[in-house]
Amino acid sequence: MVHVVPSTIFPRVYQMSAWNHDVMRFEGDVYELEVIGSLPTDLHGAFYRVQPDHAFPPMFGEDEIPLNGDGNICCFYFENGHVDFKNRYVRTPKFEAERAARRALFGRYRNKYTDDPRVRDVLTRTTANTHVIYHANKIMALKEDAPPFEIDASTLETVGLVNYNNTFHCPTHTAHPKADSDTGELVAFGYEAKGDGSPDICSFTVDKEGYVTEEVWFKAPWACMIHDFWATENYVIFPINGLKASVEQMQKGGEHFYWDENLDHQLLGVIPRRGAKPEDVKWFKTSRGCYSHTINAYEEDGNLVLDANVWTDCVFPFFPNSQGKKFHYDPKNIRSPVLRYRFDPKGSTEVMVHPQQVIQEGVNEFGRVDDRLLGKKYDRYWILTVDPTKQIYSNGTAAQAGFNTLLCHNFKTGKKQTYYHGNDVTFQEPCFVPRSGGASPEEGYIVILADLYRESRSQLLLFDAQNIDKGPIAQIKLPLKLLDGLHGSWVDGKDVDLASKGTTGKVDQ
Ligand SMILES: C=Cc1ccc(O)c(OC)c1
Ligand SMILES: [Fe+2]
Repeated sequence: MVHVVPSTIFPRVYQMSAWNHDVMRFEGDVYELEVIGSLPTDLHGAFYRVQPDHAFPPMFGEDEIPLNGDGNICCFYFENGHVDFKNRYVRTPKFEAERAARRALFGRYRNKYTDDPRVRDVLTRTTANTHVIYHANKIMALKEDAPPFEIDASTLETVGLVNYNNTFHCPTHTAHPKADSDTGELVAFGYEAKGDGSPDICSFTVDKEGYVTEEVWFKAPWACMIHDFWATENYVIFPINGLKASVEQMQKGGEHFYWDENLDHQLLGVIPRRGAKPEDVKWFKTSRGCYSHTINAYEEDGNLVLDANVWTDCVFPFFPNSQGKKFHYDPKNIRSPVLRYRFDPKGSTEVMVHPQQVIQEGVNEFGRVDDRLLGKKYDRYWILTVDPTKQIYSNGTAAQAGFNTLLCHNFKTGKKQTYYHGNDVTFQEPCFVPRSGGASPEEGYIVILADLYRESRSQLLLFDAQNIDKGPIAQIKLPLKLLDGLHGSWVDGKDVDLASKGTTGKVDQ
C-alpha cells in the first residue's frame, strides 16, 4: 500500500498588500549586489530588517492572519562601495519544532490554546517577526509576545533568547524599544506582562552594558495591543487602544484580540522614566481612533510633545469586533493622519487631550526619525504615505494604491518633500542612516525597500536624507522578492563587528 502525506500547499491568507499574496521562505546569500548609481564609499554598516513569512501552511488555512508569519531576517552589509545580502529565518522553538515535523504545530497568532499538544512545553511560541535592533553588542529580533532573540550580526544565525544578563523578569518585550543616544540606555516595556489577557505593564530600562536598571509594574485600565510607545528624557508614555485582549475568545479557539467598536476614546498612560512607583501612572483620555506606531516625542516648556499617525478605525481589519465580525468596515474610509499632542504631564486627567495639530492628512504609516534624536526635539521625519491620485499598475483602485510615496517633513522650514517611484512600486518602512565623520543630526541617508510589482523583485533605494525629492542616489538590485516586512535598523560597521560572534560572512578585502 502506498503511504500518502498531505501535500504542502499554502492557502491564500489575507494580507495587507497584494505583494504578500505568495510566501517566499527563502534563505541564502547574494554576494556583490548590482548597484545602479553610486554608493558613498564611507558607508560602512548594515541594514537589517525582518518580514513575517510563514514557513509552513498555517493550521487555520485562509483564516490565518499576516502577523503570524515566522520571522525571516535579511541583512544588507555595506563596505567600501560594495553590498552583500543575507537572508535567514530566526530559529525560534516554533520554527525548529515545525521544521522537524514538516508542518505547522502552532495554531493562531498569540493563542496557545490552539497549539498541537506536543508543543505545549516549548520555551516560547513567538515568531520573532517584528523588528531587528542593535543594543549592547547584540543584534536582537523582536516580537512583543516574548523576550528578544539574539542574532549573529554576520551570519544571521540565532544565538538564543536574551535575558539581559539575568536581570530581565518580564515574559514579554515590546518590538519598539527606544534607545537614548545620550545615556546609551534602551527604554522598553512588556504588556500582558502577567500572562495572556492581563492588563499588567512592566516598564523597564536596560543600561548600555545590557543590564535592567529600572523596572516598574502597573496595570492599564484594560488589556490591549500596546504595539509602540514614546519615551522622553523624563517620561514614558503608553498608547492604549481598543484592540482588546480576550482570554475567553482565545479559549474558544479565536483570535487574541478583538476590536471594541463601542469604545469612544483611547488613553495615554504617562509614568516617570526613572524611579517610578506603580501609583505614579496617570491616564489621559484622547479621542476615538486606533493607535499603532509612534514617530517621536520630546519635552518642551514642561509639556510632552507626542507625534504619531493615528488610524481612524481598527488598524487590523482581520481582528473581529465585539460581535465576532471580521472586516467590519470599508477600507476606503480609513485614514491615519499624523497628529501632534501637546499637554502637561502634571496636568489634570479630567479633561480630554485633543491633538494640538494635524501634521499630515491622509493615510500615513511607518514614520521614522534619525534615531539619535529619539526622545529629543527634532526637525525631520520620514514616512510612507498613499498618493490616491496615482493609479497602480495592476489596475487597482486608489484605495489599493498602497504606500507609493515617501514623504519627508521638515518642521523647522515647514517644507515637505515627496518621492514617487512609479505606478508599479510600493515602499516599505524607511530607515535613517547617519553620515559618518562628525556630521550633524539628520545628515545622512534614507534606505528604503521598494517592491517592484512589474518585475516581482525588490530593490533597496538609498537617498540623501535631506533631498529625497531628488530621487535615489543608488539603487541596489536584488534578484528576488522580499515580502512586505515590518521594521529594520541601520547598524554601524563597528557595532556589526561587536555583534558578530566569530565566523564572519563579510567580504574579504
Ligand atoms: C503594528 C504591527 C504589528 C503589531 C503586532 C504584531 O504582532 C506584529 O507582528 C508582525 C505587527
Ligand atoms: Fe511596529
